[in-house]
Amino acid sequence: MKTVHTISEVQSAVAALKAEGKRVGFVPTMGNLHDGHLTLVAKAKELCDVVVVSIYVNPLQFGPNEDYDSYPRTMEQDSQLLTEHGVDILYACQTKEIYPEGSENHTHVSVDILDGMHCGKTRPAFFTGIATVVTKLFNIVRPDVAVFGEKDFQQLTIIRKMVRDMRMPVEVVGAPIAREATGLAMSSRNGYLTREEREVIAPTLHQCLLDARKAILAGERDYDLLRRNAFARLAETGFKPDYFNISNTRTLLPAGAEDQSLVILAAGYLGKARLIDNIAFDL
Ligand SMILES: Nc1ncnc2c1ncn2[C@@H]1O[C@H](COP(=O)(O)OP(=O)(O)OP(=O)(O)O)[C@@H](O)[C@H]1O
Ligand SMILES: CC(C)(CO)[C@@H](O)C(=O)[O-]
Ligand code: BAL
Repeated sequence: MKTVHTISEVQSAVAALKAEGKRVGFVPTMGNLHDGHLTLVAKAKELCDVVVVSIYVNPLQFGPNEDYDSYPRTMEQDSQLLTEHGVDILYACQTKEIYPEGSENHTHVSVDILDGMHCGKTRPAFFTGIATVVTKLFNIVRPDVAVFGEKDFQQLTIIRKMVRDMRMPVEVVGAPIAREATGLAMSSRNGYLTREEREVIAPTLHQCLLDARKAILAGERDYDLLRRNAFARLAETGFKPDYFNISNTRTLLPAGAEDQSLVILAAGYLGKARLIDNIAFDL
């Protein structure tokens, strides 16, 4: 695996591969890699000839009281994992090149219509930070295909719309959520949890999604009742619930009885972590 740190290095490495007729897959990450990330790498390898992974803890998507400083940075371990999994290029981005005049002075990209709900309500600058850095990474790497996880369902929906609206020349592919044996969605932030939080309490988030889906498939249409029940159960288990929303899969707006394609999106605080999860299904 070739590791590069600068825009010009990654651009010339990708250009050389494209000149050989290779189809380039791209997996943007914030590092501290786990099996969830590796399923995205496997998907990119399946669809493309070569795979580029970026690692960058993007300051623009963190709020002032969030975990930007403490976010786990494990470059050496990540680099070894990516080598073992057959990645061709690791692009370790540098803030001085991504935001040369400071992140606040950079042009911002936002997908307003999908932004002010779910995670965007609690983290107001979050999706603008993501859309901005993903646009920039696409322009730098110029992949044929980019793979994102369905765990960040709202992020994936926003990126798909941005690419469609702006006619960005990249195919966006989603990869299913990788879970621990308990059902907990894998996440770098699971590392903030104590053993008891991780093994006993955290899986309740996924359990609440499964139970709400079961009730809906059995005919329940009082979505507000399901939301209140999940909030109560999460709070009782030790979470501070953030949201539990039953939405239309495409618009992410609250689902009505007529909606056939649903996604239940949930987030909650547990100990030092904020965890998210979702489940999408058709009626
Ligand atoms: N469990 C998972 N299953 C599938 N994809 C995942 C999973 N976890 C993360 N991803 C995807 O990996 C990509 C990079 O995500 P990121 O580096 O932020 O990891 P993360 O574990 O989600 O971190 P965090 O805990 O900060 O949310 C994103 O497209 C994200 O959706
Ligand atoms: C897409 C992304 C790499 C942009 O910083 C990040 O939001 C993530 O890791 O999901
Ligand atoms: N996986 C989404 C990135 C974040 O929470 O900042």
